[in-house]
This record gives sequence, C-alpha cells and structure tokens, in this order.
Amino acid sequence: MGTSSCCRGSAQAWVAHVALTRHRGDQPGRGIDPPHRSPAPASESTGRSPGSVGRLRPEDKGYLAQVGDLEATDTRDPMLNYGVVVDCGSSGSRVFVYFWPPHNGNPHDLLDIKQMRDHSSQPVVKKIKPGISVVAATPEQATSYMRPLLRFAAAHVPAQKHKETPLYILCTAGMRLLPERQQAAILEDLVRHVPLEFDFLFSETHAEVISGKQEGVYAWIGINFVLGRFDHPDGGDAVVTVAVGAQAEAVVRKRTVGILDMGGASLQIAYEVPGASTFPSPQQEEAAKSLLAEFNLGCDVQHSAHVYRVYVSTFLGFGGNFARQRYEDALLNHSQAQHSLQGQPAGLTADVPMLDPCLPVGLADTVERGGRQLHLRGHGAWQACTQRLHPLLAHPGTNSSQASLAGMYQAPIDFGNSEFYGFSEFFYCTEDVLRLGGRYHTPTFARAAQDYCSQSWAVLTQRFQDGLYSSHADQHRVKYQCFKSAWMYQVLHQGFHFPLDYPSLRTAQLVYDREVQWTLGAILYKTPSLPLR
Ligand SMILES: Nc1nc2c(ncn2[C@@H]2O[C@H](COP(=O)(O)OP(=O)(O)OP(=O)(O)O)[C@@H](O)[C@H]2O)c(=O)[nH]1
Repeated sequence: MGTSSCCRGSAQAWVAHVALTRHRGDQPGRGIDPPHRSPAPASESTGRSPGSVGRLRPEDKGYLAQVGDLEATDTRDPMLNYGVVVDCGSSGSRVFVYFWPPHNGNPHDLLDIKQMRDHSSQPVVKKIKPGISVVAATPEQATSYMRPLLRFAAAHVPAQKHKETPLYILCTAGMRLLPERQQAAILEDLVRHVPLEFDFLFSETHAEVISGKQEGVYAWIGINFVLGRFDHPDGGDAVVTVAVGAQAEAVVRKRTVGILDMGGASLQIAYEVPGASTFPSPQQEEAAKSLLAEFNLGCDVQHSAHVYRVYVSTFLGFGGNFARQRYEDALLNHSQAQHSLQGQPAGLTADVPMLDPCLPVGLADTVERGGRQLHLRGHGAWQACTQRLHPLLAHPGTNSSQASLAGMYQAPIDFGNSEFYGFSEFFYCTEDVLRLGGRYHTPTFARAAQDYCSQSWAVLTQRFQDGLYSSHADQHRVKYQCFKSAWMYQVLHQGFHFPLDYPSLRTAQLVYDREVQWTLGAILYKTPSLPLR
C-alpha cells in the first residue's frame, strides 16, 4: 500500500482505529492489473490463466513499488512485524503469514501490511485438507491437525520474532455447522496445547469461530485496502457521495467495491450502502439493521470521513459443496417419495440410475446417506440443472435458523455505479477449468459452462489427465464443475438479482499479485495498534 491522505490532523495511523460496530443479529486473483490503484475498466481485461491475468504494466506509475511487493521478504530486517492467520474452512485449513514495517508516524500514510514471500519470492501460504471438523469427534487431536500449518509458519517467521507475532486461528462455516460443545472442545485443545509447542503471541481470544458477518466484513476490508479504496480520491477515480456518521454530513469519496465470497459451506455478500435507506415498516427496518455493519476506518472517532456502512449478509449452507449436499438430499427424498408411489424408481440400483442434469454426461456417482444409496448418472444439461437448483435458493435446509437467500432483505445495489469482486468459488468456478477468471461476462460464462456440462465424462477425464486445466483443479473440481457453475449462476442472478448484462463483476484470487482472502482484512482489523506500540 502506498501513501494516502487518509487521515488529516491526527497523530495516529489509519489502521489503529478500525472499530467494527456489531449490530444485533451478529453471531477475497489471479486477475487484477496492478496500480496505480485504478484497475482498468472492466471491459479491458479478461484473464485466461493464473499467470496472465495479473499483468504488470511498466507504464504504471506504481510499477516499481509493486515490483518491491513481489520480492522475498527480508527476514534479516529487525524492524519488520509479522502476523499469522489460520483460516479453518469447511473444506480445508490454510495458514497465511503477513508482515509490515513499522508505521512511519505520518498520519497520512496507511499501515503497509503485505503477505510474506519466501526466499524464492513465493507467497508464504500452506493449505491442508480436509477441514478441521474432521476432528469433531476427537477434539484432543485438534493441535495435531494444526501442527503442519503452524510448523510451516514458525519456519518462516524469524525465530526471534515469534514471541511478538500474533497468531489467530479463525474458523468459518465448517465449524459453525458443528454443535457448540464440539466447537468449544476443539478451541480448548488449541488454546491449551498450541502455546506449549509454539512461541507465537496466542491466547484464548485468538482462537475463535467467526460469524459469517465478520467473514464478510473482513473480506470487504481486505479487498478495498488492497485496491486503495480507503484513500482520498485523485482526479479520475470513481466516487460516491456518502452520508453516514453521527452528523450525517455528505462526503464525496472513492467508490468502494463489493464482495461476493462463496466457500465450501457458506456464502457472503458485502457492499457499501452510501445513502440512508427507507423502510416500509419498523420491523423491516429492524431486520435490515442487523445486516448493516458500521465502522470507522478514520483516524479518530470524531472523524466521520471514513465511517463506512456496509451491508453484509451470510448464508450458511449456500457454499458450493454444501449446496451440492442439499441438492443430493433433495434427490434422495424425491427418489424415496417415488419409491412409495411407483415401487421401483430410478436410482435404487446402479443398473437403473437416476439421471442428474448437473453432472457431466456419463459420469456415474453414488450418494450415500444414513444407510440409503442413490445411483446417479450425469446427463449434462446445464439449463435443466439451473432450473433444478432454483428451489435451493429458497430452502436452506431443515435447520430453520439458516437464512434463505430468497426471502432475505437486500440493500439496493446501484448496478449502474458499482463494482464487485467474486472470490473463492466465484473464482474457481470461472477459472479452474473454464479459464474465464477475471471479468465476468454472463453469456460467455453460460456458454462455456453449458459446453463443459455436455461433454462426456471420458473426454473431461482425459483433458484433466492431459493437464489442460488449471494446476489447482483437482478431480473434485472436474466432477462438480457443472453443478457448481450452475449454482454460482443461480446465486448471482436469481439470488442476488445481478442483471445478466452487469459489466462490473470480476472474479479474482490475486489482486495486484496479492492473494486477497478475508484473512487480510482480519489481520488489519485485529492488529490495530500493535505496530505502533
Ligand atoms: N482451485 C482451487 N480450489 C480451491 C482452493 N482452495 C479451496 N478450493 C476448493 O474450493 C472449494 C471451496 O473452498 P474454500 O473457498 O477454501 O472454502 P472454505 O473456506 O473451505 O469454506 P467455508 O468454510 O464455507 O468458508 C472447495 O471445494 C475447495 O476444495 C484453491 O486455492 N484453488
């Protein structure tokens, strides 16, 4: 992050004052051109491969600064601070190591937090599968599960810095789905045993199951920080007029970007709501307020120039893998209902499988739940698949506390003056096999997704074996790509009502060559004053 006139007239740094107000109900590619902080208009760049999507342009003013970003982190520099965040997701856990130089004391400069790079200039990140909920029944193994990630981080952060390096272990939807007793037992094992083996700054409050709302806000802070959207506008920046804060004075500032983040189990959307909203009833107003997070990123609480009001909504059960499970449950129930009516419906034996439009042509799959089996055979019909998924937007499952995407209050989005980034499944679904990561163009995506579904499984397997897909694509991706692309499409257009011709959505994983994950927003939020001590 470069300099910015974020704060004026205060001796404190911007990030020291992140204060997230949690309302009642509380419980980020490869892809983006580098600076100078103004990404090319959406129509300019469409990435086709992880490497090509985030190009450096020497003509950019910030080129040299960005090259610095890609260098190996100088671990001999005693002034650098480090922070470690473990993201425990439903499908796996990953550790990210961040670092930042001391704040220079200039109130106009942002704190410069970056992802650490190793001797080969590779980002310091390690991922393991499956998710931490694998130890739900044996919580005493939680620390063993975590050990490879922590050892990896410990090997990268200079030993003399461990004691002052905060470690956060933050769990998302996979853990949220476990009973509280199991969540507590896992966290307790970590809190008790991690400090015995590792010297990181780590205490009870550093291991938690974060709410979907927090996850959404962290993702929103992370991407807007990387894009420099908290800076004051220069000529040429897209701006919005905002009325927030106690005085509700209108300010003109840089337009922030919204985020769509679909994990394995949950889905988040977050975007700034610049104007005051009106509601038809006090009840609706109350419900809507629980979906608004207001926080001050300014230099002091009196400063309202950097008060942000962000709509953030989370949907447990709407992540790509969980949605597939809910879909399969529906197929099983359907098959059972047919059974009682007809005697021998399709799906009970491998000889007479049930046809699944959401699997590629000819792929045979068997679903097992509670002793019941359902034999499926793909017939790759993308349109039919999207139609089948439509009811899943409304019915989150048997747990009534889970939100339905269909009935949820959604703050208005100005589709004519907004920009969105889609992370995780939004990126993987568009990039891994379709190679359409970057600018999202509905007809191109729909055509490619449809083509993929209608291919025979034998052809897709061959392509996978020939290494034609992204190096990140695994067999699971190849198998469920048809389903996931249809689900992503439905969530975006039917669930969140993005117009089919919306021009300003990008899917991304790296932005300015930084992996943008919600973990970046979390470290920004959680280490407010540490570097200034
Ligand atoms: N291509 C690719 N796929 C990934 C990567 N990381 C995870 N996936 C897959 O994407 C799906 C969603 O994973 P994530 O986005 O990591 O979600 P999660 O954190 O496990 O899920 P939540 O707990 O809901 O947040 C899973 O099926 C993963 O196997 C990655 O780096 N590249």
